Amino acid sequence: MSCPYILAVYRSPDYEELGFELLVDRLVCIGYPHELLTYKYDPTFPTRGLVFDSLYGNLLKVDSNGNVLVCVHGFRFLKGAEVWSKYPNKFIQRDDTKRFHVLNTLFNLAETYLYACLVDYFTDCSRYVNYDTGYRHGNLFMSFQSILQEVRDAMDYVHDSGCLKEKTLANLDKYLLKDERMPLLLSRIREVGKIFLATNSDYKYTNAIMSYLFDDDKDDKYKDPEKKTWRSYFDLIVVDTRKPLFFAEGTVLRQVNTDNGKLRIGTYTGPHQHCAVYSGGSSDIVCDLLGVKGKEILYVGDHIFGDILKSKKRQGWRTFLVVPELAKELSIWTEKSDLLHNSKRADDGISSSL
Ligand SMILES: Nc1nc2c(ncn2[C@H]2C[C@H](O)[C@@H](COP(=O)(O)O)O2)c(=O)[nH]1
Ligand SMILES: [Mg+2]
Repeated sequence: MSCPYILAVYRSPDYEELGFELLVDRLVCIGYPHELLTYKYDPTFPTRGLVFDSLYGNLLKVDSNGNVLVCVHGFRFLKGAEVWSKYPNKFIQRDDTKRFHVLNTLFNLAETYLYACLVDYFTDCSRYVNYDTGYRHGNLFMSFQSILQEVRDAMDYVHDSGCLKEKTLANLDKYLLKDERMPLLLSRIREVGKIFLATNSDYKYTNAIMSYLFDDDKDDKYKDPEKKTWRSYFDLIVVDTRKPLFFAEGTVLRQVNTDNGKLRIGTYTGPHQHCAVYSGGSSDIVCDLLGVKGKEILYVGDHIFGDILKSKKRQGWRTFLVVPELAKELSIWTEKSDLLHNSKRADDGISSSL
C-alpha cells in the first residue's frame, strides 16, 4: 500500500493551492519574474494525466493511443487546424518521454497549472518575443524544455527541502482528510492477510501524518478498543522507498530508530520485526520479509507508472489503482447524461450528413 492519497487523503484544493504558491515562490527565488506571484491557483483548470509538450509548451489531453483530444497553450485552447499543424494526424508518440512529460499524480496538479500560468505570462508579456519553441528576451532564449526542467527542479525542491511538509504538518486539519474508520478497516484486512506500507516519504513525515490519522478521538465509535500505535496496524513498514527504483534493484535496506527517526547504520539482515520501520530496500526484500510473492500480493497505489505498472511488470503483483476523481466524473456522467446523449446524437447526425 502506498501512502499519500491512499491512506492520507489531502484536502483539495487547499493542498494544491499551497503546493502552487510554494512552487511560484521557488521560481521567483531562482530569478523568474515577480509578476508570477499574482497568479492564484484555479482548481477547475488542471486535471490529472495531462501531458506537457516541452517542444511547443502546450498542455495536451491525450487518449491511451496517443490521439490528442484537447490542446491548450497557456489558457488559450487551440482549434482543430492549429492542433493538426503542431501534431500531424492529431497524434503524439506518448513514449517520447524526453519531449512529453506526463503529469501522473495528484501532487502534479499544482505543477500542471503552473505550466499554463508560465506560458500565459511569457506569451503576453511585451518584454519577451514569442517563438514556436520558447521565448527570447534580448540575447537570452528560454525554451519550453528549460521551463519544464526548472519547474521539475522546483517541484523536487518543494518536496525535498521540507517546506511543503512543514506547512502541511503545521495545519493538518486544513490539509488532510481524516477518516475515523481507517483503523477498523486495517484491522479487518489484517484478520485475513498481511498489510505493508511502502512510501517514498521519510519516516518523520510518515510518522506525523499517520499519527494524526490514527489518533484517538474521544467520541470515535470506530476506534479499536485497544489503544495502539499506527505502526501496529501494519505487518511491514518501509519508508524512503524511492519508487520506481524500489521495484527494480532498490537501495540498501536500513532500519529506522523510531525513537529519534534516525537511520541505524549498516544493512539490515535480520528477520522481520513487527512494528519496526525500515528505510529503502526493494520489492524483492518485501516479499522475502513477509514470505509472500507474485499474485499473492495486492498492491494499492495512486501512481499509474511508479506504483501500478512497475509492481505488475517487475513483480507480477496484483494491483489496485486509486482514482478518487472518478467519483466526480461518474456523477457528472449520471447528472448530465441527457446532455451527453444529445451531444452524441448531434455528432452522429453531422457525421452521417457528410
Ligand atoms: N522530490 C519529489 N517528491 C515528490 C514528488 N511528488 C511527490 N513527492 C513526494 C511527496 C510524498 O512525500 C511522497 C509520496 O510518496 P508515496 O510513495 O507515498 O506515494 O513523494 C516529486 O515530483 N518530487
Ligand atoms: Mg503514491
